[in-house]
Amino acid sequence: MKIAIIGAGNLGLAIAKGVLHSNGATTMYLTKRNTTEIMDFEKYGNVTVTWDNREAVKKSDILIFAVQPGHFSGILEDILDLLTEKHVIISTITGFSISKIEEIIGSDKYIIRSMPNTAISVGNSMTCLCSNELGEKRIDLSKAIFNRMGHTLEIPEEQMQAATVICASGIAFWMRLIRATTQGAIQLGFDAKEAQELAMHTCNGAASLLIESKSHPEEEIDRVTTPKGCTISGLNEMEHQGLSSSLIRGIVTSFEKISQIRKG
Ligand SMILES: NC(=O)C1=CN([C@@H]2O[C@H](COP(=O)(O)OP(=O)(O)OC[C@H]3O[C@@H](n4cnc5c(N)ncnc54)[C@H](O)[C@@H]3O)[C@@H](O)[C@H]2O)C=CC1
Ligand SMILES: O=C(O)[C@@H]1CCC=N1
Repeated sequence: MKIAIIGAGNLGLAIAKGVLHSNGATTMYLTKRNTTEIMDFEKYGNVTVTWDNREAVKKSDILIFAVQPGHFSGILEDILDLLTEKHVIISTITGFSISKIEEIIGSDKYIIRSMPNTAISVGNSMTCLCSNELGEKRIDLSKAIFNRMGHTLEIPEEQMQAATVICASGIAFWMRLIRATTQGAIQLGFDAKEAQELAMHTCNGAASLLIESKSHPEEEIDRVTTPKGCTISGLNEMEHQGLSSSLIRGIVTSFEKISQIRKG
């Protein structure tokens, strides 16, 4: 697999780490306008770091774009004449529709939209995928690439905006919940390091319970909330303070913000 990551910023580098972590590429190009900070990646023998997107495109088959939405059109226009039937174009760009990509490079290309998250760097991303009509022929290949770095779900393109909030922004939302739990644990007497250890492993355990037992969160909550006990007292107070409501409102606000980004 010859992979190019065009735009080696926060997400692009997370994908690069995931690819390295999973031995997922025979060669990998990482591009960025100023490459100084990421030259270290060349210590992995099969990685080339360059500012030259055209070179990366020529030498690769799988092109993963991870640039800011405002830069994407210009970059596609710049590499358009180099695209051949060997290329699979994978966009992670928020709010940038397949039809907009097709307007620039044509519908006769394999186009995939993917929405991973930064946990891809440790092989644990939730990645949603969809494709253009021709790209359906490469969706299994694309799923295989991302399955090596976590879990995938193919969805209709209309759901991509929602998937961006839940899966990609979701990392930040869960981090804040873990951080708040850590602050609570410190207040209760743990030192900061132990507090975070307790918070993150408990979070991991909660997610694992659902993933492995396939149960509903409320079923698991029922198993924890002893009648008249401390858990239900805390949980009810959190809900009086608007925990679920504030999460849902935050999610909807993020979703609406993407609509503004799409309008440019
Ligand atoms: N950060 C995240 O967790 C996620 C980001 N995304 C999407 O991924 C894209 C990138 O987001 P971030 O990584 O956060 O942004 P970023 O700003 O950290 O990375 C973008 C990178 O593109 C590089 N770049 C700019 N012009 C370029 C060019 N002409 N050629 C090559 N590289 C160029 C920049 O130097 C920068 O390193 C955005 O469209 C975002 O919506 C999607 C899911 C998650
Ligand atoms: O905040 C953003 O706009 C991007 C998309 C999802 C995660 N980061």
